[in-house]
Amino acid sequence: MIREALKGGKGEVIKNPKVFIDPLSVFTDIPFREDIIRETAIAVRYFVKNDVKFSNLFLGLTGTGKTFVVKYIYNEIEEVKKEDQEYNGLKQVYLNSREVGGTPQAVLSVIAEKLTNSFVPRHGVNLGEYIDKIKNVLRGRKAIIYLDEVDTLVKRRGGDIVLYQLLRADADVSVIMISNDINVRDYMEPRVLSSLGPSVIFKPYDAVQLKEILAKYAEYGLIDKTYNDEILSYIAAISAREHGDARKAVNLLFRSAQLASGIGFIRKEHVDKAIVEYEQERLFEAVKSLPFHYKLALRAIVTAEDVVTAHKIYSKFCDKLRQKPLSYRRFSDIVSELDMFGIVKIKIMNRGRAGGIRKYVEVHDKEKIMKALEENLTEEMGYEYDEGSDMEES
Ligand SMILES: Nc1ncnc2c1ncn2[C@@H]1O[C@H](COP(=O)(O)OP(=O)(O)OP(=O)(O)O)[C@@H](O)[C@H]1O
Repeated sequence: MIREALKGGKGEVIKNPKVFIDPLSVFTDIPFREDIIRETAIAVRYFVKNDVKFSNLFLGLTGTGKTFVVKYIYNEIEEVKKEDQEYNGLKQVYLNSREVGGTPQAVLSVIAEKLTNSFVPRHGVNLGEYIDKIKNVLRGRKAIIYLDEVDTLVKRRGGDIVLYQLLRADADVSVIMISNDINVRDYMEPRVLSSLGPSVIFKPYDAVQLKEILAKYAEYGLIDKTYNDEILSYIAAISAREHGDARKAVNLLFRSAQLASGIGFIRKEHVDKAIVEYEQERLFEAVKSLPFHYKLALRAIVTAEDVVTAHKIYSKFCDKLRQKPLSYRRFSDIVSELDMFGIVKIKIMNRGRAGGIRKYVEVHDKEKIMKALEENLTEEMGYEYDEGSDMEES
């Protein structure tokens, strides 16, 4: 059994897993994003050869190819550097604002660090000094800075001003910013907006486009005749339903192929199982990333039917954990947010004149949510949670 798996013989479906894990190592072009890539390439050329700085804001929902396109452009520029002298001195810095901490301090220090190739302290340096460091290292050189998930920076106090300083700095810097919050401009001051270049919109892929994208992954990554057109259409249709998320589509195809491994053909039931697994993981991730009181609120909601009762249970949890409970009003807001995230479902019911209006909460995946919560809350509260483990009785 294990030998078959080790050798990858009969019934194998996946030809090259790298296609799914590191698609940029395989893709030589990016379907449906050709126009954006061409226009950006022209802006880069004007910048490098004609000293025309640019700044762009790439906007689009999750999985629409923004980071993919940016990394593709980055890699292509590195290749052109080897062929075209004028690109020689060009520096490129890519960073994800959220991953580095999201604060103006963190973002600027990482940019300075990457440009200077030397350690730059994260604290105790004022923002202006970072800008100076960046200007100094770029004397006579040009740089393109890619700021992914820039919305996390912009929403921090002073975050948009940092952008302004960067864009206005007396240095040859061009910037490409990426955001999946399409309203990110609303968080910027007018002077910042006016120094910002145009927004480039990444439209969600439709089912036909997703199918074509999937066909590429299948062609590069799967063994011939282990899949058919219907399977690709099925995955594309499911992924287009939410908002044309290519990440989801590619992930579902890869999972389905793994489930079909040894069987030799991807069937609809593999895809259905892949969807369940995918949704479970997403739910788990969503619960995991909730702030502490949201988790406590969710834990209470799972055992209650309406928001008033849930708040009482939540307050008891807080007492046991020696935490100050949030007011009913704030709690109710949290429930609404959880509804927005798709974790719970609020139902307003009018119970006649005497009963008034009541806010009920439905939780579909109670067991899965409980499992995710238990792992998380135990981690966050350690001993205290054990002490309060009679939460069930409340
Ligand atoms: N046009 C495309 N062709 C091939 N694969 C694509 C395409 N667009 C997206 N993908 C796939 O989808 C994945 C997710 O895309 P990407 O990381 O660019 O999303 P994003 O728009 O940056 O979203 P997020 O804001 O959530 O990071 C990519 O890693 C790639 O596998």
